[in-house]
Amino acid sequence: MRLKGEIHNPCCDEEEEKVAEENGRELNSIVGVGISPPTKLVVGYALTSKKKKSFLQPKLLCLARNMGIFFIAIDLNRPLSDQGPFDVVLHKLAGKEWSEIIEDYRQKHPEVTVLDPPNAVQHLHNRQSMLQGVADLNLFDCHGRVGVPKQLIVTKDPLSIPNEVDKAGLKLPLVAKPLLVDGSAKSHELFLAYDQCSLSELEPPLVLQEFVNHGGVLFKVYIVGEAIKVVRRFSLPNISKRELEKLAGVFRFPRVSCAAASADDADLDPSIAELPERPLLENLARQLRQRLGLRLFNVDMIREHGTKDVFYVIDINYFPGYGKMPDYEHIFTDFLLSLVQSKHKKRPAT
Ligand SMILES: Nc1ncnc2c1ncn2[C@@H]1O[C@H](COP(=O)(O)OP(=O)(O)OP(=O)(O)O)[C@@H](O)[C@H]1O
Ligand SMILES: O=P(O)(O)O[C@H]1[C@H](OP(=O)(O)O)[C@@H](OP(=O)(O)O)[C@@H](O)[C@@H](O)[C@@H]1OP(=O)(O)O
Ligand SMILES: [Mg+2]
Ligand SMILES: [Mg+2]
Repeated sequence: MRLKGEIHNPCCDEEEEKVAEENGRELNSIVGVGISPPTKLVVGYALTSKKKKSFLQPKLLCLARNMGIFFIAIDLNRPLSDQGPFDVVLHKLAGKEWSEIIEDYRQKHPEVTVLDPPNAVQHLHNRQSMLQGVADLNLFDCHGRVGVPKQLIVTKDPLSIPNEVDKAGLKLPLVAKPLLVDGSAKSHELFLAYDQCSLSELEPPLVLQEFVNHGGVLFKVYIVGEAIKVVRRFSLPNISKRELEKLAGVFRFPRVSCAAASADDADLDPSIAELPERPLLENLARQLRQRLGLRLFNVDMIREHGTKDVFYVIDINYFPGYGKMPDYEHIFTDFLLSLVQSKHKKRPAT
């Protein structure tokens, strides 16, 4: 699936922006000289500069280009419909204005695959709707149980939190997470609360979630269309009863599991490190894909310490840090190509 003769192997150590721009120029010149369109795939992207840097790495751009996939930056200062034509639009930008633009484009251009539909993405911007329904998934396949930690949503009056927590029967310690996830650093500012009184120091709107001991290892399950990749990351250590009795207050904690350092090669207790069984992950991914209407996301899963197969989903992220996923460039290019193939299959034969 190569662009006939016109594209030579790019220099892979080029700055990714330059490669992307060059891709654009080269594509225009091919179209310009009227060569019959080979199998090519044009992917318009609207990403933050942070995401561009982590995702559009030269190794992805090189591989993609060799396969006839071109990444073209969407110009946010020009109407989207005047740009392209695109086969696929890849986006992750914050704000209502962008959501409206992309939804309008999606409706006017049903021939373009928009990854992913903004209303589906929106669902993950609230930590309550994000996990809604996860506990109801049909995972009765005896490879494990998947639930959500017991949680409470607090939208106002911090002084009432201790009482609300008591009424809801939530057990300490609790993880306090901002209810809304908008990509800002603030929405990733998490706290551990060790005693009930201190809970009134927190700032709603919040989700208060029971802390589940999981041996300090978390499973990040990356989903790219039909593909699934699971990695281990370091996470918060267990909190013992004794520790809980000794400690009081609310403490902010760092984004430990987001660090690029993988726990895959660490010397870990096998009962903690053992990955969830493949059929369980496949079942979970398939059902979440359908339920959420998303193709690009990851799921943070923990195993309850001392159990073999009791898992909790604690977080779901749209278009996560794929740059940290091993082999992401092959997985992603295969996924993009599969989109064209399935489109061709759907077209009636002429
Ligand atoms: N209920 C819980 N029990 C135990 N640890 C938890 C729980 N919830 C969160 N954590 C720990 O806190 C980390 C951050 O929580 P979470 O993933 O919900 O936040 P986030 O800001 O959405 O993170 P991300 O950077 O993955 O988007 C987790 O990776 C895990 O280490
Ligand atoms: O920064 P990274 O590339 O690592 O990606 C992180 C991503 O940030 P970005 O989309 O701004 O890049 C985060 O998105 P927002 O919630 O902040 O929107 C969230 O999805 C994290 O879970 C990702 O880390 P991962 O969990 O995959 O390790
Ligand atoms: Mg997370
Ligand atoms: Mg998250």
